[in-house]
Amino acid sequence: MAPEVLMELVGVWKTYRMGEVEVPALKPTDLKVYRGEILVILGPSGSGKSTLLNLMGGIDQPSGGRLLYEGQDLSKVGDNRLTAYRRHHVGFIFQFFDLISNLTVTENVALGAEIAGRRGAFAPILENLGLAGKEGNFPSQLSGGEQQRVAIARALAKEPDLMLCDEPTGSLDFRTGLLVLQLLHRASREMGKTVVIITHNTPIGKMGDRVLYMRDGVIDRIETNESPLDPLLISW
Ligand SMILES: Nc1ncnc2c1ncn2[C@@H]1O[C@H](COP(=O)(O)OP(=O)(O)OP(=O)(O)O)[C@@H](O)[C@H]1O
Repeated sequence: MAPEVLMELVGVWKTYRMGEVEVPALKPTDLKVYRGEILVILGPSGSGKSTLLNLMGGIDQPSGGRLLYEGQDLSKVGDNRLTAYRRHHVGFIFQFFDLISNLTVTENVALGAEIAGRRGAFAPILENLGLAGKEGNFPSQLSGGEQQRVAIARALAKEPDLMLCDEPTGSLDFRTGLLVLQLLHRASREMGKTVVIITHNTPIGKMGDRVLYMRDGVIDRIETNESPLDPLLISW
């Protein structure tokens, strides 16, 4: 069966203006992202990885080109529709997380789910992330790694179709990073979620169905993994 296209970029480009200077962060780019796949994005610092991810997530608007999500052109919709897209379809996992300081762990995660209109139980998610027993803590009563895991739980509790992860293991120790990758792996394999991961850790590419290499604002190449690995079999 042919893979289903979830998102398609057609000639999408992004230039940032810094005073007089224009920075071509992403040159015209074509890309198809398939439903349920794990797509790992690698490339040197400044090559346009985050720009690409932010455009996919509707955090930023392209300077030109068409960005189709389930066939709908996001580059043409207004702010309200873009906010609705982010709210209902996208889960973001960033290295820097913004938990709400006067809400507990459970409340922060519940907020993520409620905003997206989800009512699923998230106790298993917290347990999976090693946060059982911390449900009533406020962010200031957690370590950095624990706060990162709460942010991940919040993204997972939304049950988004598309999970966009920028250095999801960046600030975590190896064991916790592995837990996160296992959850993302399961989200793809068991729940059919589409997972896009930016990383500087090349070995993480082995868990991807495809690995996309960025260079100077262009996609240098895309490699398909015939046998993507379970994160348990990867070390970095
Ligand atoms: N908001 C912005 N304003 C101006 N320039 C920007 C902005 N965001 C990114 N850039 C520039 O666009 C280029 C691509 O940046 P981007 O963050 O996409 O790279 P990256 O591959 O994700 O890098 P890193 O691995 O360091 O996170 C860089 O030259 C960067 O300086």
